[in-house]
Amino acid sequence: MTVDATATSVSGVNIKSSQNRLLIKNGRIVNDDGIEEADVYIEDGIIKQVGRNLIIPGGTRTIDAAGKLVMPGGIDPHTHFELEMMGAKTADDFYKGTRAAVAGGTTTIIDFVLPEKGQSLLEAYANWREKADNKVCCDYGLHVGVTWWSPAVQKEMKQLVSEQYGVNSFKMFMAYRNTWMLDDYDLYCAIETCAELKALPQVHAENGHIIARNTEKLLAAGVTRPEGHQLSRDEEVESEAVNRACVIANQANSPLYIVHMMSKSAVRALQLARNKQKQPVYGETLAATVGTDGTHYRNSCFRHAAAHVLSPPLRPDPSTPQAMVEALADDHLQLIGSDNCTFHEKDKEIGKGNFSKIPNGVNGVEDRMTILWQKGVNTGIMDPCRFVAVTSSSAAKIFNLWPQKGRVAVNSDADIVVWDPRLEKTITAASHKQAVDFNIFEGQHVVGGPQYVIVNGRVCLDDGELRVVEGLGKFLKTPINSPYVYGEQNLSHGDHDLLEPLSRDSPDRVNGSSVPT
Ligand SMILES: C[C@@H](CNC(N)=O)C(=O)O
Ligand SMILES: [Zn+2]
Ligand SMILES: [Zn+2]
Ligand SMILES: [Zn+2]
Repeated sequence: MTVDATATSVSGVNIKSSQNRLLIKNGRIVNDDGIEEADVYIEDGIIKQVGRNLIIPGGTRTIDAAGKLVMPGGIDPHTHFELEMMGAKTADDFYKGTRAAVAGGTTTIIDFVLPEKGQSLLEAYANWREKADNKVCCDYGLHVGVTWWSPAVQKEMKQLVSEQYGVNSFKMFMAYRNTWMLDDYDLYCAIETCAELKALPQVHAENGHIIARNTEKLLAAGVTRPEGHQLSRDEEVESEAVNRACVIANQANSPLYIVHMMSKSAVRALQLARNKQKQPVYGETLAATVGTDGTHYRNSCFRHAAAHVLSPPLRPDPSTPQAMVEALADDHLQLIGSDNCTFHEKDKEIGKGNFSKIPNGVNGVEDRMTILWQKGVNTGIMDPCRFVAVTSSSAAKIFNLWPQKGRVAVNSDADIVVWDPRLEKTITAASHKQAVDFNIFEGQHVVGGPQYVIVNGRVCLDDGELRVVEGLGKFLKTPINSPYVYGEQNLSHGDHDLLEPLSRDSPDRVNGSSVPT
């Protein structure tokens, strides 16, 4: 078990006992539905009191959060640690990846079990649990990929949504034609099965057949460098699939979650669908999409260009990053993940001479929150409450972890970020906590970041000092039938009014805060 040098002790018990009472004073609590000036008292990993003039037992550590924001720990619904794909293994494992997540203010991640075609989903699930359980520094959940279809797959999906396994979402690929892609018939069956199980279907929305033919033509024409990746799958190849997935979900009377939406065209297709579908459709974008763009594919340095290769690709349209931030602010997109799927230079070089062989994926798990704060809040495009929604609360609601996760409130887990809006840094690979040897946000100066990060009541980022403990995180079972997806009931929440479920017709947000101060 690896422990940061400055941790107080190696034995879990000592660490927990020395950390189990904590008071966060003088801060401004920011939840997705409001801001309040109040103190937070934590004991044994749970928020026990929120308010002023709290009665606190002796021996309680106090963090002074004056001038800072006290937010729910970030939830990253899209990571790939220790994934093997395209002949390589990701650089960030479950220890380094979750350590970097905590360093950036994220205290829950949801990773993807991706079975090979023909492989048992249960077997793949067991492999992922084996990889993650003893390494994670924060709590984690799992989505499961449906990368092939048969009655046996359907049967295993039914097992995976049981309390024993705790899975409530499945990802289907409309691209990766030779490895994970399903045709429309099988995709329809898989989405139908998700709806029957009250689980959430997710799709990777690109047209894999168009990509395959474009790739053949580009390579035949001698286009082999990373820009070929972007040329093989431009925006309409994504938005066509967004539309098709929404139609299939509508035919199946199913909700839908579209992962890593990368373009304005895709957002337009999603908006059309959200306005007419019988069931909710959710759109996710990425730190990469708001923090950089597709102009890097033409960089003369192969390492630089290849580092930006992910699917769907970053777009060359320079207005995309801000448009995606505005879409998040206006609830035309619902949340932001990282899709952290990092490969060292030696692995990206598998694609030297043939762009279609470059392992797909970028970094983002560490910088997701600071990048969005910089691009969204510092610019005035979104207010802090919406920032909390898209980086934490909405994922908690959609994946049915709310209000255990995604909220600073009594009885919620003590996963909390003390956010310093004046904390400045320049992002570099040399200084980031991730294992990977490149950072697509290299050189970006950001203002605003985590000063303290508390994971289940333990101070894991302590005034900038990283003090995570490998294996301290636990597996989170995500129950089916989320009230915010299947809408069977509104969860009342203590002293708050009935919370509106995340709904596809939530009024477009007018820029600026509609939050009671
Ligand atoms: C497998 C994974 C790879 N990352 C990426 N988006 O290129 C994904 O498609 O989400
Ligand atoms: Zn994908
Ligand atoms: Zn370079
Ligand atoms: Zn992914």
